[in-house]
Amino acid sequence: MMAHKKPFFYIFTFFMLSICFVPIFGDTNGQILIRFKGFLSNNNALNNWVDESNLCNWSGLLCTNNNFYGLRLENMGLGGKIDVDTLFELTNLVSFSVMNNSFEGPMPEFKKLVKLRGLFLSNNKFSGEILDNGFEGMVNLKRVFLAGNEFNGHIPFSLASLTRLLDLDLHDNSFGGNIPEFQQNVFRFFDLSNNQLEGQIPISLSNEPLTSFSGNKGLCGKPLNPCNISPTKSIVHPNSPPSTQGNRNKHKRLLRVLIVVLAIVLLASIVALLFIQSRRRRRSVKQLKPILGLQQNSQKTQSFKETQSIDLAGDFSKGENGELNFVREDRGSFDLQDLLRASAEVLGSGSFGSTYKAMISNGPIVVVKRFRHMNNVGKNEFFEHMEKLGSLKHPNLLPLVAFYYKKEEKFLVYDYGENGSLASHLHGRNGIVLNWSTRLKIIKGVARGLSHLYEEFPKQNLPHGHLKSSNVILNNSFEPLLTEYGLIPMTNKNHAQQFMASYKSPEVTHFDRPNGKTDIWCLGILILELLTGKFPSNYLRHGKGGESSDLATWVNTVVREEWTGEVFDKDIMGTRNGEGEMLKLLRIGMFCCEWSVERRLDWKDALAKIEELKEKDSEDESFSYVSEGDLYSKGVTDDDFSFSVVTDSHVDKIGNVTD
Ligand SMILES: Nc1ncnc2c1ncn2[C@@H]1O[C@H](COP(=O)(O)OP(=O)(O)OP(=O)(O)O)[C@@H](O)[C@H]1O
Repeated sequence: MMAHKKPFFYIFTFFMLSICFVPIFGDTNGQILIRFKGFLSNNNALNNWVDESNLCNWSGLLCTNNNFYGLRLENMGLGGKIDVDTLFELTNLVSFSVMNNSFEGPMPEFKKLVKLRGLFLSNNKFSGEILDNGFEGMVNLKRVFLAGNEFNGHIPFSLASLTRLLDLDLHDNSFGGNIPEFQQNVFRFFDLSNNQLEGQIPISLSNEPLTSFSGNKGLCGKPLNPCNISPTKSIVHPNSPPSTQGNRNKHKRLLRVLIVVLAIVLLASIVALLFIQSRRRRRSVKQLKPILGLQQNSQKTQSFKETQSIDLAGDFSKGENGELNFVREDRGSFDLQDLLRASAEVLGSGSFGSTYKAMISNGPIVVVKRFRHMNNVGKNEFFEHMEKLGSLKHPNLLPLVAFYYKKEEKFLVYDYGENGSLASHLHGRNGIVLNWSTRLKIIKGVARGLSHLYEEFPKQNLPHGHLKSSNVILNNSFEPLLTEYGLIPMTNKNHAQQFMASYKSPEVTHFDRPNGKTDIWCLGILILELLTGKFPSNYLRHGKGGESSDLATWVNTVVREEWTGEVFDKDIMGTRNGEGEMLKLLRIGMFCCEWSVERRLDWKDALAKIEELKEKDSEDESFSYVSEGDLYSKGVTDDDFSFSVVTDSHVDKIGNVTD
């Protein structure tokens, strides 16, 4: 009788012992981490990995509510071995980052860590091919950052097969071959630039920005140039199964169709070219009309040169065509004729019309901006308003120099800013990287300029009305100068509703109720744009409506998740000792983008908070990239400055959740 009860007794005893003495059978997180550290070289930055009772204070550990969930071992000079088997024992590990260190060799076998949601290996010296199954089974992965390494071979299929992938950064590697079809094709961040990829970009990725693919000599197809289909060059992925006879026939048929299409396109292009040329010959006389809308004098006019240079000369000054009115006393060095004779080039074309840079001989360089959609105001009102704008003097407002009035359209003459617009630096890849200190200087200047407008137009709801990065001009020392301010009262409402930045705020988009804090919404979007480097999609001119909440929503989503550090533009991400201040600015930006107008900062508070920012964190403020919890608790000492992100109810109301 006793004998057959024995096995039950042993199993029971074993079970009880296992419960009571867990540490005998499994190490604690602290012990596992210390073992993990033992594999790392140059690990002095982890010297405080000692007292286990204080685990969440260890360098590089990410915790929420005192529970460990991730490692952020960035910028620590680490090398050696990343022992994945040890990491595997950390059952709560969902985020792993060793960005900006000195790890080398092949990518470790992270696929064992199936719970990982974020894997960040950028800016090390990892090299070699990643096996096709390198990410197999990692069904939770949302963010993969492998940029700035020496990976080669093709992009692994298991990576392309991840269904939850949101951010993928592979730029600055040597990945080759074709881009595989990605399962997930709506990315929040996607960058394959500067690799050796070739062939056609899959159609599912054609909406990604052009810059995501630049620096890959062999790539073609939307958004890059169309592919030249050559019969000898396959655009099929090299790892696709070998073609069957049926496939080959299909390709032949496709090729034939393509050749016919190409021939038609070629023929159409030749006809179009001939047509354009014949029009150009006629247009050489008309060119001035689109610029200044005046009667042309065929003898004096010239056509666009290839460089888009243009001669402004014409009979502009004829009485019936109006005259140039100077609004600043300190600008008497040129007259209308000088301006008309100046050689000019097109800077761009905005929602109102084109903008030209005019180089007056023996005079200044000025910018002439054409304004249509201002024909609902009377002449006197327009003149008075221009006088007022011309009288504004502030180091962060681009001076209005003169204006030209015609009923149908107006031209405003501004000073020229040597460094173009903030937008061109943030999104144009012109080679100049704006570091944190420059960005801070810019946002401080923007806030000061905007505040001056609030002071000068105390009764107006929208003293700027069109604050966005292309209307922040940078002078030779990158001091920002606001332009296109104070134009709302002159602008036809319908046009303003469609195109002007302030009309993209939630209160105007949904309730048509601009208020004294609406320009602050635009300031908030500008701050988020400056910090994230992301282009707010409402800037695109795709017709009526369109909110500017996309960027604010995205930032909120990222903050709501654990990886606040990812929010920052990669060009300022490596900033040392400034992260705390960057985070403070992020908070200010989010606070300016409060949907609830009551909770949104007003201009005085926004200015005061921005003025307090410093380039470097103060010494007593230790900081590492933070979780949402940290965002609430760190970096800001003023308790009154309580912070709230866009709430779910706000988001639901608009139905605009991005994640
Ligand atoms: N004063 C200036 N100095 C130097 N560059 C300028 C100046 N004003 C405008 N630009 C450049 O000209 C480009 C075109 O300006 P424009 O105002 O026509 O377009 P926009 O700002 O994109 O649109 P919008 O008409 O909605 O303001 C800008 O992106 C900017 O780079």
